[in-house]
Parts: sequence; C-alpha cells; structure tokens
Amino acid sequence: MLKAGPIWALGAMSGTSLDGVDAALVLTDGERILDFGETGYRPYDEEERALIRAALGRWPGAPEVEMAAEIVETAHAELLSQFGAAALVGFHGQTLAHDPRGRGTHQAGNGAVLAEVLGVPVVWDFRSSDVALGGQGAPLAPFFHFALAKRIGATAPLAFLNLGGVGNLTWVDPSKPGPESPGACLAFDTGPANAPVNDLLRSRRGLTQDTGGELAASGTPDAGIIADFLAHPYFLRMPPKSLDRNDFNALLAAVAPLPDADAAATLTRAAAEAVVRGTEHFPTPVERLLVTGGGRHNATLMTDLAARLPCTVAPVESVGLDGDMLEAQAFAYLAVRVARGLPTSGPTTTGVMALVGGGQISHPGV
Ligand SMILES: Nc1ncnc2c1ncn2[C@@H]1O[C@H](COP(=O)(O)OP(=O)(O)OP(=O)(O)O)[C@@H](O)[C@H]1O
Ligand SMILES: CC(=O)N[C@H]1[C@@H]2OC[C@@H](O2)[C@@H](O)[C@@H]1O[C@H](C)C(=O)O
Repeated sequence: MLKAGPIWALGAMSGTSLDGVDAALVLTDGERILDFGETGYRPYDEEERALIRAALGRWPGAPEVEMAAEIVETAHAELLSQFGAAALVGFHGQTLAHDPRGRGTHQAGNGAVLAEVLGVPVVWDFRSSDVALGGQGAPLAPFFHFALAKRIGATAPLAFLNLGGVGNLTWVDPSKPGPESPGACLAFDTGPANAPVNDLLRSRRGLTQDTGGELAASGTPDAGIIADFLAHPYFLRMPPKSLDRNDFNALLAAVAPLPDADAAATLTRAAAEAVVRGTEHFPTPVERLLVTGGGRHNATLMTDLAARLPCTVAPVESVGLDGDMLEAQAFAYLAVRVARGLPTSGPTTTGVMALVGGGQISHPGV
C-alpha cells in the first residue's frame, strides 16, 4: 500500500460526450490537493468516435466492445506517454454501458495494458466494486469535490455541477473533517446534459455540438415536451441515483417533429430544468453552484440555470479551477486514495452499503 505523503498522480477521463481523452497531473496525498500540474487532451477522430458509439449499450464479449477498448487504450497510451513525472495513473476508461442494478457497469480499456505501456502502476475499474456492494457506481467525483471545496477555502455548503454528456451534482459541506464524514457530501446524476443536444446537432447538421448554445438561443423551448420530461419518475427518486447516457432517449425522440432551433432550445431547457429539480434534493440551500464540464461553455444553458436558481451560478474558473480538466484531476486524486486504501465512495454519494475503495491496481511487469 502507498505510504502517506503527496505524489504526482496522472488522471485520465474519457467522458460520455465521446469527444476525447482529458489528462491532468495532481499533487495529492489522497486527502488534500496540494497542487495542479500539466494537462493534455487527445480528441477521438471521426472514425474512432463512430466505433466507440457503435459499442454504446453493449457489454464485454461483444466485438464492438473489444474494438472500442482497443481505441480507448491506444488513445490513452498516446496521450499519457507524453507526461513525465507521474508516480501513479488513474485511468477511468470509457463508459459503454451503465446499469448498476442490472448488468452492472462497464468502462472500456484495460489498465494492465496501460501499466505495461507506461511503466507505472495504473488504478482502473473504479466503479465495479461500488456496484457489487449495492451502489450506483457513479458519480465518483464527489470526494474530489469535497477536497476542492477545502482547497478553495470554502467554509459553507456549496455545490459542484458537472455538465458533461450527463449532468451530476455534488452538495458538499466543507466544515466536515473529510469527504467520508457523515453529512459531508450528497451526490447524484441530474439528468441528460449535453448528450441529447450533441446527438441532435450530429443527426440534423453533422456538427458535434451546439457551440455557445447559439442554435438553442434562436429557438423556443416546447413547454409540453419539457413537462412530460419532468414527469419522469427519475426526478422524484431520492438520491443517490445515476444514469446511463441513453436513459433519456425518449426526450430526443420527442423533439423529432420540431424545427432544429426549437428542438435545441427544448433539449437545453430540459437539461437546465433537470438540474433545478436536482437542487431540490439538497440537504440545505447553497449560496453558490460552481459549474464544470463542457456545458459551462453553453451560454444558453448557463443563462437558463442562472434564471432558475436562487444561488450564484458560476464556472469553476471563478475560483481558479480548470473546468475542462476537473474530472481527469478527480481520477488522479481517486487513484491515490485507492493506492492508500482510502474510500472513494459512500452511502451518500453512490448509495453503496458502506464506504468503499473502488478500483484495481495493475503494476507493470506483473
Ligand atoms: N463551446 C461550447 N459550446 C457549447 N457546448 C460545448 C462547448 N464546449 C463543450 N461543449 C459541450 O460539452 C461537451 C464536452 O463536455 P465534457 O468534456 O465535460 O463531457 P464528458 O467529460 O465527455 O462527459 P461526462 O462528464 O458526462 O463524462 C461537448 O460534447 C459539448 O456538448
Ligand atoms: C457511469 C458513468 O460513467 N457516469 C459518468 C457520467 O458522466 C457524468 C455522470 O454520468 C457521472 O455519473 C459519471 O462521471 C463522473 C466523472 C463521476 O463519476 O463523477
């Protein structure tokens, strides 16, 4: 087991929006964050993205999954081998299917392969043991969010919102001693965030995203579709709770008859409303919501949120953090926690029965 004391760990995340791999160095002892280091990004090209997309919703054993895993491993090896100083790697992989109370959760990419290529220990498969112990296996960033709240000197409860393919919220109380302390964190997925609008732009216009939320800004949200969406039982379910990228495909189907701009406006407003519903589960109100993930670049989504929430809504850059790299940094931090035998999730972040340290460690040459 890793001894106490800070090390530079390299985290890597390939998120549900399928844009590419983010990587970032963090100096941490698995409790405190002492510094942030170099970052990098390796986009998937069109062919790679199409092959990963073809594996979504499939499980190990399917040829599409093997193909996706190879792409994920190669992209990570290319990106991570450019970093020098890491003593440990945290490799999330690419979620292809997530069904925690059914077939489980699967992130493509084998950490043992990466450990060989990189010549350093790799922590990976972060979600399976949480699911095996009755948890959702997601979200896992909350313990890192707690450490971030401490690092920025927060003393009152605040929330982090990640707007990736799916959205997730973490409420944290930084006055508690650690993320595993009772009452320190509450976390859950809010609903679809960028994934539906990306899928719309891809199918209607051959684009990857609604840059700046400009198309959505030029349309009118369909109130009936949003009301139907918000009637989904997911929003009333008590957290912790998590989602698969494709759990809300019905929303995308519902906007099919609308013109492009109205469809984009509807999907964007739905993402914002899902977050608002999420905040209703907070144990206490927060004064600020710090937004990370690519959706913070979507001005329409950010305006929709600010107009509907009683607190300050600001990108994490407002407190000196990097919203494009936060999740990669999270997996660097979590890797050190795994290596030190510290928990990475608990009953209030994933609904797991007890505190659990997810992840297996692969060493090179073994
Ligand atoms: N300038 C922009 N304007 C609008 N949307 C943007 C912009 N930049 C990024 N995005 C959105 O953010 C997405 C990428 O976000 P991010 O990298 O946080 O997602 P992810 O990490 O793949 O997802 P997850 O957190 O669900 O795993 C893009 O696919 C796009 O939808
Ligand atoms: C199963 C899975 O990969 N979930 C992702 C996804 O993307 C956002 C949201 O859904 C969150 O639950 C999670 O990722 C972040 C990094 C997390 O685990 O905190």
